Amino acid sequence: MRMLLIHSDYLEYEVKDKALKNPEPISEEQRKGRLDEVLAVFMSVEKIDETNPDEVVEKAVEEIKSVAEQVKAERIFVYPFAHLSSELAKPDVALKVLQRIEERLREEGFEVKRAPFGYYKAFRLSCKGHPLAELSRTIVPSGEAVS
Ligand SMILES: Nc1ncnc2c1ncn2[C@@H]1O[C@H](CO)[C@@H](NC(=O)[C@@H](N)CO)[C@H]1O
Repeated sequence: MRMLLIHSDYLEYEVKDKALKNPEPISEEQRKGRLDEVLAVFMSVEKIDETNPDEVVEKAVEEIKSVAEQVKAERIFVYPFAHLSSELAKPDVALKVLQRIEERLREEGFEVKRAPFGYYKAFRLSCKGHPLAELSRTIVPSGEAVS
């Protein structure tokens, strides 16, 4: 899994078109979303993650939690983003991993939103620009080499 973490004044998105034949079903309310004072986490779930999705979920939650604590962010935006890797996991696996990460972060006490999966989306982001505001992380299941 590849993550790009941006500590932001806000992140807002608007769903445009379908990017998959069968995108995640969403309500009218989910077509737009915004969080202020947020750690935005753009995530590409990778093929290698399919060998142990549960472990990748836990490692991702730990990494996100660690960064959120360092930048003192209480809100997290989980943003499916298929552009951080050329070795993407299948959509059904990727969606389950991202849904589980969202659930686990809520269990950890964060306010969490997740952008809809399988769509083209317009988005606006205001990066805070401090030294820890732009970070990337690569997570792989144990025993796998990072490519
Ligand atoms: N392995 C994967 N990891 C993360 N997201 C993934 C994925 N496979 C599919 N998606 C989702 O489907 C849209 C089309 O690839 C993706 N859409 C996007 O990435 C938007 N930024 C528009 O390009 C995403 O919602």
